[in-house]
Amino acid sequence: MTLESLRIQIDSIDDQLLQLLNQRMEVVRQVGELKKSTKSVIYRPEREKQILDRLHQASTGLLTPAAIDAIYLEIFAVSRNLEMPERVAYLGPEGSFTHQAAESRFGAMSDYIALPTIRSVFESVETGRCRFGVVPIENNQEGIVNETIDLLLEKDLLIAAEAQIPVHFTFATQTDVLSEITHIYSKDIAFGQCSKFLRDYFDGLPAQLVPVESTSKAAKLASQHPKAAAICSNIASKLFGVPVLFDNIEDTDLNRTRFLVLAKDFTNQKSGHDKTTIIARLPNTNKPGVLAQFLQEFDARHINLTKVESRPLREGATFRYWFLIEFEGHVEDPGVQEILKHHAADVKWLGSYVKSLG
Ligand SMILES: C=C(O[C@@H]1C=C(C(=O)O)C=C[C@H]1O)C(=O)O
Repeated sequence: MTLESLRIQIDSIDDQLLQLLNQRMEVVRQVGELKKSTKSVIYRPEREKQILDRLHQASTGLLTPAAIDAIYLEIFAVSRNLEMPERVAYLGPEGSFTHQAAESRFGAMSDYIALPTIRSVFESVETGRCRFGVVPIENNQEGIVNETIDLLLEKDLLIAAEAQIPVHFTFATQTDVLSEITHIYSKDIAFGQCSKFLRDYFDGLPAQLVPVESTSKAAKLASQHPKAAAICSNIASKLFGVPVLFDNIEDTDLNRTRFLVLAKDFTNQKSGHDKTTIIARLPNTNKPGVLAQFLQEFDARHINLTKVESRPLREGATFRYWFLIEFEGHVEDPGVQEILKHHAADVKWLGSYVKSLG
């Protein structure tokens, strides 16, 4: 076999793939028309999950499930844009971890806009300027993002999907002589999350740690100063063209951040691997046992709670709370229906969506 003859085979397979992809797009276009006539939603994460699961099972060749996901994510993104372009807002700047999370859901081909604050992402979806908004909700080392939780109570948005991504930091710089580096830029919490690396490589060296608003800003600064470095995401170092000297410099490789995809009106059909988020403003939470009794209702129906987060109600000079509660299951499950009916006045459903496995 010569290289040339192998490449002839590849070209012929690509022709077939292209033809099949165009055929797929023709069917997708028809789905789009059907959805328009019935005013149904374009993005159906539970259907995409079903397709991926089926393909993982069906695949007998060299492609791993992760490779299948990566390829199909872009096919889905192109398909959805063909049905109807839907703009996705995310907490910027470009190159942020939220950008990375948004791409992990919507692919590289979607129509994105980076917004400066979590509130502005909520508002862009609320006003209809964007169809979806991606914001961080929690990091497994740093805890919850209070601003996101509070806006879930304040605004009338729903959760369409979640994404979990591992947080890897890279050390990007134009020089490869560590003792020449004068400044290391990053976000303050990133310094904390890479403390072991900084100790091992920079103890006794002159580099100063300079906190800036975002890891993307850090990458930009490192691109402008030959003796500066940035601790940033991989996507940011690529975006600003700063060479990566070390990858995965975080203290723990278990560092993960969870993000929510917000939408104004959205319902997912049941996938069998769902999670539901609700807000509970229970009356008399200062009376003993009110929260415990409420949570007991989930236990009694064998519903597995995955999160109970309390936030101050900020009503006068009292210590009263509301709760963000997450559990396994879908809003259509009979047990969930019972609880929601029973507490119709105190509970707001925020969404049932496919559970992210990370
Ligand atoms: C084509 C559809 O719309 C979107 C695109 C999909 C696809 O490319 O297969 C799957 C689900 C939706 O997000 C559909 O709902 O079937």
